[in-house]
Amino acid sequence: MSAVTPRPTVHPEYDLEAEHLSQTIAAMLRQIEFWEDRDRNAGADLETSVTMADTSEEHAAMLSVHVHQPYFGSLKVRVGGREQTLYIGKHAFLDTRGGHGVVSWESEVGSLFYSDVLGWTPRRGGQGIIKRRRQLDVAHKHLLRVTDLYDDEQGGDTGGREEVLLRRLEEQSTAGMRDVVETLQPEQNEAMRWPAGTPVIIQGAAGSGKTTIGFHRLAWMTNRDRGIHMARPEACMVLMPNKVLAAYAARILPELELQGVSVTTPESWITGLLGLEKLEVTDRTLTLLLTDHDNTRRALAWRKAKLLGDARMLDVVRTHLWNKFNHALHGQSLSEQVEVRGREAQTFALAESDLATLLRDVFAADPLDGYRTGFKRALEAEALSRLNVPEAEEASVLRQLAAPFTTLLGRIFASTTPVTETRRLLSDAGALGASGLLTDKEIKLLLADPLSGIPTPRRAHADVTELPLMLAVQAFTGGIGRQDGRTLEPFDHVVLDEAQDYSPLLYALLGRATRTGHITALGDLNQGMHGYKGPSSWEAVQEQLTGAKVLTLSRTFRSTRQITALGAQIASTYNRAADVRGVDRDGAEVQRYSGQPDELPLLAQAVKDAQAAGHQNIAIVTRRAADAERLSAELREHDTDAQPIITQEHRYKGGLVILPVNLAKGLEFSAAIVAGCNEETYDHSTEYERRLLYVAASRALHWLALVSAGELHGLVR
Ligand SMILES: Nc1ncnc2c1ncn2[C@@H]1O[C@H](COP(=O)(O)OP(=O)(O)OP(=O)(O)O)[C@@H](O)[C@H]1O
Repeated sequence: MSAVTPRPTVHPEYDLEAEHLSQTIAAMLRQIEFWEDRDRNAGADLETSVTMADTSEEHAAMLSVHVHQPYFGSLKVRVGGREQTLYIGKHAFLDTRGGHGVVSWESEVGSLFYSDVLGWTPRRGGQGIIKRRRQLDVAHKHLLRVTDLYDDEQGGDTGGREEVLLRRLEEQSTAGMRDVVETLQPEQNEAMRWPAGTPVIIQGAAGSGKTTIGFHRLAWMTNRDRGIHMARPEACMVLMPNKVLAAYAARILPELELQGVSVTTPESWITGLLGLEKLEVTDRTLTLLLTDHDNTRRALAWRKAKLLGDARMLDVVRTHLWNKFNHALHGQSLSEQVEVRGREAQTFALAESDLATLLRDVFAADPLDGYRTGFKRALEAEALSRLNVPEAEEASVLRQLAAPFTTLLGRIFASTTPVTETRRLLSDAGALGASGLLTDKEIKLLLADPLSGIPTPRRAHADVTELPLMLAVQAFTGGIGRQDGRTLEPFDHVVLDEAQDYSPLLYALLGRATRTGHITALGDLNQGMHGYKGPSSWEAVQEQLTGAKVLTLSRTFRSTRQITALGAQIASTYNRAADVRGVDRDGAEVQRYSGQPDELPLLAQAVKDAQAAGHQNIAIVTRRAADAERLSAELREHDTDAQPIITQEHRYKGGLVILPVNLAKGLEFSAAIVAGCNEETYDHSTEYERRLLYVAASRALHWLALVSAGELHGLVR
């Protein structure tokens, strides 16, 4: 464990601050009592009283969570010659009776606590000057410590920000992602508050806080101060690479008051929209890249996967559907008798040419809820207008036309399901060429099948490289967005984690599913494991998200100096930008266990040593799920009970676990043990394998062990 921190000297203003804290707590409790007092919430009538009481109770419940820690910092400012101290907390509190209010961290003034600026222009005008920034560690209603971060009377920067950060980073890991509201760093603060309505791509090395900052940006977006850009939590979505990580990350939501956000994976979201939750999603390109030694075939598979995710495919799909629906219109017409009260029976008739015009208009309008619904709306509007139906009769007329309209819609749209239509398109040279967007060479590439040697599952399945195309068909025909009852709405805001693994086509579709400017993408092009699925550069993403800004987080926070250095050693073999700036935090040396015939006693010993060093959340990371399953059983013989996490349905609940590296990505533990840390397990000559070794070796906050029965991997020996 890290060196013992020296006992802090008591700050000269500790007593003053302790007094302020107890008065703030008293003021909050008074307010809560006031809200909870039903007699005071009596309105003019019963209904008003009930509404008032409900709202008050809600306020009381929201505030009571924060009484044990009303704030974590303060700002002394001078505005127009007047000095004032503002206390910054996770929840705003307006003290109507005294000077014990709290400003929310999400507010504009709250931002000044995190940044390095020394002056600002308050909304009311004039000039504001920052005199002091002060961290106040409070827990269980008790003031633990006062640390000045900046104080113009002490000559400016005190180095306190780094001190507070280091203390926080030395804490043990937990079973979920944590908020960093108290120690947001200036660069992170800026990324988090990049103007609402602008899409951002946050690029940062492993452990730079991308995922954490993405959630904080979402919380900031849901604050009322965002005005027209405010997002409702229940109308937001976060996409994470796997379900284990999604559940781990979702634990941050209550702390950030983000109840109702949907945190899922792209595959679950897409198959859910297609109504095919049971569809098995394969990644056969990856299997081929890892198992096939034929370089020509590998290159072909890579190029084909890239092309399937090319943004031009959106218009290839659109043109294909346009031709298909127009073809289906041939010979179709409509002629129906309609009764309108008080009139003679009328005929509503549409010739094939009328239908074609309507279809053209629908394609031009490109409705969010899809062409089928759009065409139905167009038919209904045409009927009401041609028959000149009075408003009171509209419902009756539409009821009479419902059945013939459904039949007609069926004839035009019914045979188009996303899965079959995508496969039909991908096997038809003519259809692929119809848009004129693809070259002959590209069409040939799409028709080739480099994956034919890779087995497919028996169950209904789709490959991850086909999914965006299927989603495109769905978007055009059935619509795309957030299901709200029976209607589709755009998401208020969407956050994407591991954004380097999303194809440009998927970006184009997500852009369609979300309010303009409301995508936050978090990623690291250097950590890409699946280049064949992702964009070649952030520019390719910017082309899909108009006005998107790329922001870079340059500092990493997760691990000790020793662990960060080991990771950099592995990453330097494939990544020219491996030279990242870490927080210089000292910790234990990396432990190495090797040179015995059997790995099991070595693993058991490593677990014991990690526990003896004071760690509880410990992970043994294996290369494959099958290794984790086997070792978990065998380790019991060695008195070591490691909970296996081997499928996406398992959840990480803390303690000692054993899991494969693909499910460990994004998770972090106080201590990590890399099992099978040798070249038979992680092939030295394969870049993908070295990247996996990096992921495994970068999961620990404080303590890392490398274990191999034989010799350790050359990169870490
Ligand atoms: N400002 C901060 N104060 C304290 N801890 C921080 C801060 N920023 C990041 N961290 C911590 O650093 C660790 C890494 O954060 P996070 O997982 O969000 O990084 P990431 O960039 O998404 O990493 P990866 O690319 O590996 O998924 C977490 O433990 C997080 O709490």
